[in-house]
Amino acid sequence: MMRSKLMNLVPRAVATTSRQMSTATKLTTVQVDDKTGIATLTMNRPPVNGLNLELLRDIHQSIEEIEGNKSRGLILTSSNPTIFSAGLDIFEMYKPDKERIRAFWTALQDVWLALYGSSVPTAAAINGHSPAGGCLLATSCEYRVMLPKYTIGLNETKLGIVAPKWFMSTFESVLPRRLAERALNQGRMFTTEEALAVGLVDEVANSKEEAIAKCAQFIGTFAKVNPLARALTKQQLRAEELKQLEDERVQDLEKFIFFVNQPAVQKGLGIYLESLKKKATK
Ligand SMILES: CCCC/C=C\CC(=O)SCCNC(=O)CCNC(=O)[C@H](O)C(C)(C)COP(=O)(O)OP(=O)(O)OC[C@H]1O[C@@H](n2cnc3c(N)ncnc32)[C@H](O)[C@@H]1OP(=O)(O)O
Repeated sequence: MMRSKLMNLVPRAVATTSRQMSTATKLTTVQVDDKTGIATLTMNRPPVNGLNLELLRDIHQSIEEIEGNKSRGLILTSSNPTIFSAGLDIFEMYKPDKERIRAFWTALQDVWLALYGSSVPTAAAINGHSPAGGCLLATSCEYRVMLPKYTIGLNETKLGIVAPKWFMSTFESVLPRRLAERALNQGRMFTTEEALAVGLVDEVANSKEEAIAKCAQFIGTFAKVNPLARALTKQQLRAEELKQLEDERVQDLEKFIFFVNQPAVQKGLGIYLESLKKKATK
């Protein structure tokens, strides 16, 4: 999959303005800085950037667009001032529609394969809370800059659900194995400060603009590196995890469908949704 993307790695000419590649009618926007050639992909699904089928499809399309336009890098961020992404939209999994839930999980697989396997350098400007699926997106990138006083982590066990292997491998590609295992079992959410201390994020910034600038600086460190050599190196390092999901996509989908339809899982999701609603009315 990544091999075809490598064909796009021919350096592009740089100008001095920024242009909008996607329209605002979608749940994502892509803005390319023509000075740096770096694309910023912004998630925009109020209220919390819950990853539903439509948002996942738009994220996937935007990543493909960025790959195709020979951008020099991809920065993932959110238009919400306090939330990067609340993770998977629980309504997609609670009392699910039979057809839609298959499309939903397939779209999530597509996003992960495209982002984790992206041929361009990737960074996340985490400008708010980033639980579960939000953490998956951030850890799929090569670099993370987070704003203070938010939280990030894979909290699935707290919801009574189990993160699939590829969520765990992504987490483990950033954190030491022992720490990743403990955090996954605990469903631990890290504060920005804790995340920085353990290396779950690389830097802290005081504003979204600063976070984006730091991400751009990271991407800039590859300016003098041959893009094809960099992309092939990244591809080799990530090949095992990517191949595993590519080879087992159907089984992964069936496993998810079976799991999510278990009465105990549905009950747990219902209770969790109630607790979120109660929190909102307090
Ligand atoms: C086998 C399955 C494997 C699946 C793997 C991954 C699973 C996931 O990604 S599951 C999703 C896990 N996400 C969470 O646990 C986050 C839950 N949300 C929160 O903690 C907070 O909402 C958050 C910190 C993100 C934001 O807090 P606030 O700013 O205080 O907002 P509210 O809590 O008031 O939320 C506003 C509104 O949004 C609804 N909401 C929040 N998160 C979700 C979600 N993930 N899915 C669907 N809906 C969500 C929340 O209920 C509120 O709704 P209203 O009350 O109707 O306004």
